[in-house]
Amino acid sequence: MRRWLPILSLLPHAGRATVAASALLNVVFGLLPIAVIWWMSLLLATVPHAATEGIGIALALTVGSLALQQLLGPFQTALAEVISRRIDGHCVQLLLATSFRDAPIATLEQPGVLDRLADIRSAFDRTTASPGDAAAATLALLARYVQLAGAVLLIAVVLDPLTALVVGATAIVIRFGQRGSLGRFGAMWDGLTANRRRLHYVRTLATGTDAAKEIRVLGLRGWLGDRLRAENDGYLQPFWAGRRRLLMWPFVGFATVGLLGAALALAQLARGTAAGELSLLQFAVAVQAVLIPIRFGVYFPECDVQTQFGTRSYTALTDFIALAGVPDAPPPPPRGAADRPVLRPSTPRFAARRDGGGPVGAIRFEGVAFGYPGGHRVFTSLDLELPAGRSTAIVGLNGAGKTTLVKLLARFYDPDGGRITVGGTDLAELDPRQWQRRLAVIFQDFNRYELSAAENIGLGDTDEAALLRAADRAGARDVVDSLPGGLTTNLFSRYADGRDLSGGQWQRIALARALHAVHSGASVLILDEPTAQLDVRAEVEFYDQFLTRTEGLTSIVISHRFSTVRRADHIVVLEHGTVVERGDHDSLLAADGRYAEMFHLQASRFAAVGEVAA
Ligand SMILES: Nc1ncnc2c1ncn2[C@@H]1O[C@H](COP(=O)(O)OP(=O)(O)OP(=O)(O)O)[C@@H](O)[C@H]1O
Repeated sequence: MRRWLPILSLLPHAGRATVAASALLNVVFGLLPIAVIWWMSLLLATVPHAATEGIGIALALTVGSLALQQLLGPFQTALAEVISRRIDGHCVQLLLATSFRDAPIATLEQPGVLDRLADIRSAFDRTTASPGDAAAATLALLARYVQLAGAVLLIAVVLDPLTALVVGATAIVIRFGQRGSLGRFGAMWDGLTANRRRLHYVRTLATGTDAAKEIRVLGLRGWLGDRLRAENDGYLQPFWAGRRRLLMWPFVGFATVGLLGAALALAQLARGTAAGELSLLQFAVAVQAVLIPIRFGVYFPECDVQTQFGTRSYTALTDFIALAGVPDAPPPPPRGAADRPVLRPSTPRFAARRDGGGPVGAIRFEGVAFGYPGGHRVFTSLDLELPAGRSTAIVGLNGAGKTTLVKLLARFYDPDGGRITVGGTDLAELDPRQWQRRLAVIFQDFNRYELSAAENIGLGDTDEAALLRAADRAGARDVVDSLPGGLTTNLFSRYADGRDLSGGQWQRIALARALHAVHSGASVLILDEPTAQLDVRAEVEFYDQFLTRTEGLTSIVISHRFSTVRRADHIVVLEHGTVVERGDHDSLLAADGRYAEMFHLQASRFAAVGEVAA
């Protein structure tokens, strides 16, 4: 019941008239088999008396009831589909509302939350039952219960009330017993979510295109095949064992109870017939009616899986909403999926910045402490100043905490201790969304949207001149110009007329996105490894222009390339979460510390390569 009530509360989202029509149809569907039993029995009862007139009517009503059943079947299915689709649409909106309300990144990284999310996604991908399926199937259950009530009533009328009671009670006991088994099976299935998620991942790896190149070149087929078998066994063996334990043996037990109930009713029927207490009509009705409650204990293909797993999908959704810390708010209005021209006049992602921009003051990390949930401490007491209107480069070995620093600055996470201030204001006091709108960030693992070049740069902004200007500044203009449809070209060749870009070309597009954000009003530009995939000439060109074009802007560049770093106004060396050196390139070289050591190491490698080439 704990799972059913929320599902029932979803029904109004399918439209009251539709739900009422479906409920009515299901009641009719429950009554029709009872009518067939009655007319069919009447038909049989009239045969010995050769009452032709009676036969005609009974025959017509039997055939009519059967025909009505056939006729209404598609309507019942269609209404169930409409209900399911509407309710799922509502649930998708709830999911989107949760995601769009900025569930904390730390929450979205928790395995439990990811498991719940995987379950909801598989419901919406139709690999398991969805909340909408559960709601529609609940209405379909009406037909079954109406049919049971009708059959019990018939038995009570033609046989005797006690037998009807026994048969009805047997049916309910079996039914609830079976549902209980199915519930325990569902709980076991829930417990296998993590196994399922891993299996799904390995299966996608083996059959998808993302890892196809590495699998071929590195000869990973054998390893991947073994891994897939292991994951399959890890999921399917407990699944099958659970199914046998929770479904098969209880079914045998309940079937025995059902047979006993049926045997009792049939014995009563035989006794009544032998004693001459029953007419042919009564006999025919009773024989058929007894079968309905007996069959009631059996699995219902149109309801059981749908209700069992659909209710669980909805619980996964509500759990996700609760875990993501977002209230169950009214969803945003649905939007048509069809209206997606390549340069659509939608809300530009950066539009709000045009008014809301302006410089920010110096950014200060004051005794900042931070560790990822379940991980080690990245910062214990970080003190750092990023001067306003200047460029700061951050260097350090892998894992020093450079990206984490940016994540804290972008308020994806909050520090466990200390504070970050912007122009003297504690970042914690600012609305994260408002603050994030002041930032233009390109992460190391920036997104490659399977969309047009324009959308990859402007994310909804259709101002073509501004997009081309951003492409120009990022050195991406030649990339855009080489595309067959210019800005409107889809940047994935897996779409018709799409084109694939090289890693460096993608990086330039991502840079154009950041510079477009700056043009649209962002005040802090953060580039995490912005030139890692650029060739040497593109890197030189980018930096030649970068400093003049971002003059007066607070910019932060994280890079392992010293050719990139050396041009910054201010360089910070981070080691094990602390600033070990700071200054400009020349002063840091003169200090002959960590920076100088790393710089010379890289320079000597280039020199060595140069000697080899020479
Ligand atoms: N989401 C996360 N959950 C747990 N630990 C993390 C997470 N992201 C990073 N870490 C850990 O935090 C530490 C700092 O990582 P960070 O990505 O900030 O380093 P970095 O200096 O940017 O390294 P790189 O130069 O390799 O990009 C590392 O030890 C890393 O393993």
